[in-house]
Amino acid sequence: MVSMTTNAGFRAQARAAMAAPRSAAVRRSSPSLVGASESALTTNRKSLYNRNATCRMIGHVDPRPELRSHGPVSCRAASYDYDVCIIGCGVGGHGAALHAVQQGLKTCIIEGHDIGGTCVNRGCVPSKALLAASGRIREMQNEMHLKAMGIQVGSVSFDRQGVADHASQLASNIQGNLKNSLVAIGVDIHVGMAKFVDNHTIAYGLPGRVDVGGQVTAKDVIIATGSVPFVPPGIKIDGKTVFTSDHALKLEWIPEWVAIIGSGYIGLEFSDVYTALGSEVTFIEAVDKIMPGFDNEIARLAQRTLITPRNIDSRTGVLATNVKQGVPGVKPVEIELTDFNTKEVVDVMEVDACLVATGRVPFTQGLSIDKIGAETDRRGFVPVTDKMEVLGKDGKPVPHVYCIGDANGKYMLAHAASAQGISAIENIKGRPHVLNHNSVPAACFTHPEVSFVGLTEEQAREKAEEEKFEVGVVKTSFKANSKALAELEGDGMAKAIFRKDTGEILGVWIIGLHAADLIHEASNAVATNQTIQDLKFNVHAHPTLSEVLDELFKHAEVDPPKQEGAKKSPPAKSAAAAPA
Ligand SMILES: Cc1cc2nc3c(=O)[nH]c(=O)nc-3n(C[C@H](O)[C@H](O)[C@H](O)COP(=O)(O)OP(=O)(O)OC[C@H]3O[C@@H](n4cnc5c(N)ncnc54)[C@H](O)[C@@H]3O)c2cc1C
Ligand SMILES: NC(=O)c1ccc[n+]([C@@H]2O[C@H](COP(=O)([O-])OP(=O)(O)OC[C@H]3O[C@@H](n4cnc5c(N)ncnc54)[C@H](O)[C@@H]3O)[C@@H](O)[C@H]2O)c1
Repeated sequence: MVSMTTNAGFRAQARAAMAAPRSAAVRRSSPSLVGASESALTTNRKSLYNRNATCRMIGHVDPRPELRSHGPVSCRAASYDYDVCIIGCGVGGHGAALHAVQQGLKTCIIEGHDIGGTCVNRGCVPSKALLAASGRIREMQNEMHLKAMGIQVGSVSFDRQGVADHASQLASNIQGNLKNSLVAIGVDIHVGMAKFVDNHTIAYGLPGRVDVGGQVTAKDVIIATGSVPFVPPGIKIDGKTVFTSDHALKLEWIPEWVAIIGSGYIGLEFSDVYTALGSEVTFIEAVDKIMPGFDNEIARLAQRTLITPRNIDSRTGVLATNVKQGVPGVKPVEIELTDFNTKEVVDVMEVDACLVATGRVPFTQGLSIDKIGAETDRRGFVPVTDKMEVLGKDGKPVPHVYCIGDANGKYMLAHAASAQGISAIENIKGRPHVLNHNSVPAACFTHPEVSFVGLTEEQAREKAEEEKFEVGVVKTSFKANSKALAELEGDGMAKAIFRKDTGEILGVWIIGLHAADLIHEASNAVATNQTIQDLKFNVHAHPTLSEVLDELFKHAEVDPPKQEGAKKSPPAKSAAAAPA
């Protein structure tokens, strides 16, 4: 049955405030490339014209025989322009480049759009700026909270454009810093979309720009081409009434009622921003609960602090199957909802705007990885080994080609991308290295924040069932923490999940003030193979929020060692980000 949910809050005034839409397609073909190094471009045009049929050296011969002895696919000559060529200059490519130079490798980056990639320009950085500003507004509007500390404020107002400018200026500053940090250490930045000619040869250029482009050779190549928003079929983005995070970050208007499709990281963070700025939010989530990736208990608490008290409702177990854009001031956005299980259309909602936050897909098309004997999976991710080596169609690593960051889909986070970049360089240097993804922390920067490392309690119990061990769970509350109470921020908890027999930390979850900063004690412990017993002896300054974790670890009870005299049981499985 199809019913119609009418949007009472649909206002012509709000729509009229919208700025002109900007097409997502423009971004990919924009010739205005920040970070383009003219000298680098010149060098590479030369390299293109001077290159002969084998592999011509351009200003660099590696003196090490081991680096000259390979190259069966492309280069019979014994030298390359670079030791390492990195395709894509997001945080992954940047992290890899810094480590490569530190390891003495002559390095270049080829970037097709903008230095800094998603994180700096359309992701972490501008979103955190919006969250910082809107969080401050929320706090200053919370009269009860302030009054409890003896503070009174007059009416609080904000300037939408000012908030938007804070985000765009921050992105631009950090982009500049990133570019300077590469230039300062001698990384050549070439401009253009890159594609493989063979394992050691990369061609690059921009559509419609004969003056831009060239070809470089490198002993090793790292793919770091990142991702773009995933838009489900049936949804048409106009960048104005129906948009992705790429557009939402510009904060061109503040819709009165916004439907957010997807209650993952992007959905949650934008619900925090929009509700602080006065919007009403409706989540549309395919799974039968919102925040499906969270530990159940943390999700329940998040519901109590981040959802229930706010102007947010949700439709779960439904897919947004068709979204029709609105016409500003004339007609609302229409969203067709289909039951996830029965596949029947159950409702059509009308809202002012719709943010599509349904995940991201790798940006790997156009790379011609077939030229190196590899292919992407059906979603477009580049398959890799634990050492970030690209896997060929034959199931074996393709010599000298690595893939890091969102493009390989292992863990789509900025710091994971850059850690994978460092790991790839270690492997290139001949020091086998495997990054332990279980030690990579994650955080959702809502107010309050949610952070975690490792497994949910549910996942840990499943693992325990399979591997026959007992799970221990300890919890502490922010309500018992002096610093949190001084801030009147007692809503929050930390939870550790561990093996009772060994003390191995399986997962730690925190919801509460500065949870994103607090998680690192736990994630670093996992990375360095410390058990929960080891952490009990760490000392924390008083009064600090870090004592929430101190309390947590001190509460954990691990089985006594089975053998007389044994000091502690080692973790069941090596968890370190350590040599393979
Ligand atoms: C709204 C939002 C908020 C986010 N917030 C956070 C957060 O708070 N914390 C966090 O950890 N993560 C966050 N993320 C995720 C994070 O941005 C990504 O995980 C991260 O940017 C991935 O880095 P990357 O280097 O793999 O790819 P990208 O940053 O996507 O960079 C890839 C680069 O490669 C270039 N490129 C692509 N193809 C080619 C080619 N053929 N030739 C040359 N260049 C090419 C692209 O132009 C791009 O610049 C957020 C994402 C979004 C969308
Ligand atoms: N703080 C952070 O670290 C941060 C912030 C933002 C984004 N990110 C990264 O960006 C990536 C993308 O984030 P995201 O929130 O878009 O993805 P996500 O995968 O976290 O969440 C997407 C949600 O959309 C739902 N969904 C998918 N299709 C749907 C449909 N047709 N109808 C209804 N629901 C649907 C899914 O069930 C899921 O819950 C993530 O991988 C994340 O790692 C990280």
